[in-house]
Amino acid sequence: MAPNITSAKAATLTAKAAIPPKRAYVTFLAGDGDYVKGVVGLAKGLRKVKSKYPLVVALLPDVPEDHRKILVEQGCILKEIEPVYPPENQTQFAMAYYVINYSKLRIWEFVEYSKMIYLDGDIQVFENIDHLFDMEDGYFYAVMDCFCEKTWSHTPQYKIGYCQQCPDKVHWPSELGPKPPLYFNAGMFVYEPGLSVYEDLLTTLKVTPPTPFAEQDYLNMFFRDIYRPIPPIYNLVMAMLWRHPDNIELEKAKVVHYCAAGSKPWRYTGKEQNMDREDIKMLVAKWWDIYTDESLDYKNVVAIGEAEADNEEQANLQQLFAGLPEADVFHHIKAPSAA
Ligand SMILES: O=c1ccn([C@@H]2O[C@H](COP(=O)(O)OP(=O)(O)O)[C@@H](O)[C@H]2O)c(=O)[nH]1
Ligand SMILES: OC[C@H]1O[C@H](O[C@@H]2[C@@H](O)[C@H](O)[C@@H](O)[C@H](O)[C@@H]2O)[C@H](O)[C@@H](O)[C@H]1O
Ligand SMILES: [Mn+2]
Repeated sequence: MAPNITSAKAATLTAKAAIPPKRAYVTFLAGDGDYVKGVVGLAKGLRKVKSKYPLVVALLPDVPEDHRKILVEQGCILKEIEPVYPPENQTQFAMAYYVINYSKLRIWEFVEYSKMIYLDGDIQVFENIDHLFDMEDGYFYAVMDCFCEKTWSHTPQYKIGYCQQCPDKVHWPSELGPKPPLYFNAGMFVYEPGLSVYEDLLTTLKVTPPTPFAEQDYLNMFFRDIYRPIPPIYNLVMAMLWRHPDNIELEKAKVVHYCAAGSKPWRYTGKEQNMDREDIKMLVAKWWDIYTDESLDYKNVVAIGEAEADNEEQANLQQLFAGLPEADVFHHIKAPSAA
């Protein structure tokens, strides 16, 4: 016996079925500093790899009007968010500014999207990764981080030289308790927005003491049971180049994360440790190639798209009329006979 679905509900179900689930990339921008250059570079990089999905920018109120205008002109979808602060605590964050990164948690409220890929503003996408949206729902996908940089010197794993990237090099001593669970870098992840998980994130944060890697630590704790590692080609954490070169193939990296100290391309000097490496210079130059490529500006891509559409329409019209008799074709079209 078919269920007794009212016509209104049937219409709704049909309507819902007809609307494909919305997907988008999302990044986070705070302050009036130079990270806006990172976001512009990201928007242009996604255009260069012909991603099918838009870039949403979650903005804190302190992002100035002129930066917002630049982002709109680059085709970004701006979404205002309010800051999220962790509970008061004496913790020392690995970087003092990490405290603002808890505001990233607001992106779980973007429920007009069924699935999103979060990318830090200091990330560039050099090859299309749209296929990641098709991974199985219900999991949190991200690339495993590395514990070998000095920024990790506060942790037991750093102190004993243990890193999940090479777990057999230094074994985790049983006297330190269970081995730490796999830990991801929160500069790139695939997730599904949802109001219940969003409320849970904010509620749980209120009773979770902050730790040095701020929201990255928190997200690792919160999503521990559904975290699925994806290959480092989807988020090349820069330190991997000198810490675990055997674990990566630079030429295959689709996404590069300029997170090592001194590697932000828009303020690169080459003076910090490791920043004089040839591979770093190449990656920074690749970022600038995109950032300075005016053909990737939204206004130019739209203009080219419109011109191509006009050309196509002209070609179609010419093809349509090509089959008709020569000259004055408009005056000799015979009206259909009455018979
Ligand atoms: O002043 C800032 C600092 C950070 N961010 C955003 O927060 C992200 C995380 O910070 P960052 O990438 O510097 O952390 P890292 O990956 O280097 O540890 C950045 O990529 C930006 O998207 C920002 O918009 N303004
Ligand atoms: O707020 C904490 C941040 O923690 C992470 O950055 C770290 C991490 O990658 C370490 O492994 C590196 O050693 C370090 O340089 C780098 O800053 C995320 O990239 C960033 O988005 C954000 O979550
Ligand atoms: Mn980053």
